Amino acid sequence: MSLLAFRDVDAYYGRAQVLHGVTFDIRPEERVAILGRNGVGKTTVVNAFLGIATIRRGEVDLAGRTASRFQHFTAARSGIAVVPQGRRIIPGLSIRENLLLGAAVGRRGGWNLERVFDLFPILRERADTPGTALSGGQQQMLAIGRALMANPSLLVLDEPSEGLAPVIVDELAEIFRRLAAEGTGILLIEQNFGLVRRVADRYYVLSKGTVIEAGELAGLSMETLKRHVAV
Ligand SMILES: Nc1ncnc2c1ncn2[C@@H]1O[C@H](COP(=O)(O)OP(=O)(O)OP(=O)(O)O)[C@@H](O)[C@H]1O
Repeated sequence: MSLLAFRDVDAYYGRAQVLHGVTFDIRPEERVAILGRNGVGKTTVVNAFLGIATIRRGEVDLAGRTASRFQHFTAARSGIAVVPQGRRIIPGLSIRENLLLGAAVGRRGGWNLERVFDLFPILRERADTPGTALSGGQQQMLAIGRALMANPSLLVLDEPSEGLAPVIVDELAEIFRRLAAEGTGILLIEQNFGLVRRVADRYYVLSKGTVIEAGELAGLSMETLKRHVAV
């Protein structure tokens, strides 16, 4: 069974086609990266299973079930939690409230406020302050904590390193490795190879809305890296 699988998916915004026959799959406890430069369609992969982009051809499996219509909560109910690009911390809500929002759309399981606070102690210290008052790195931790509150089998991270200092990216890499070691599948969408290298085992390269290469990370060539990823 796949946690998430695309088979030959074409996805559109209105009449504009962005994904062209995209196929990939992620099995339980895998750590997979989707690599590619700006504008190649990485976020559209996420938008396709969140129901934001429209799928006109192909199929998507969520937790082993083929779905054709997506609502924003379909993925969360299937055990897939997304940490969106730009974090999307809800303004006007405290850190605690942002976290509870994650639980509202998810499944029951081992993650709760206390466990997220143990993972990110800064969130406990500042639980009642607005989420948007945090630094960029702390907001990323809040976005990850919020996703974990949904008790996912697969955590989808859309450019989590964007705009963060290298020392914070190092911290995130450790966190992702820890979560993966505890059995959470990871889909890391990135152009920062430093993070990918430390987290993923397998990769897909996306270019102009198409998967042009896939394989084990250990076999990724320098040429592919230079052309499609920032090193
Ligand atoms: N909501 C939308 N409506 C219309 N077009 C969109 C929308 N979102 C993205 N696009 C277009 O789809 C294409 C792919 O964008 P996407 O965000 O998937 O790329 P990306 O690889 O994630 O890039 P980035 O790293 O810059 O986020 C771009 O040409 C973009 O302008």
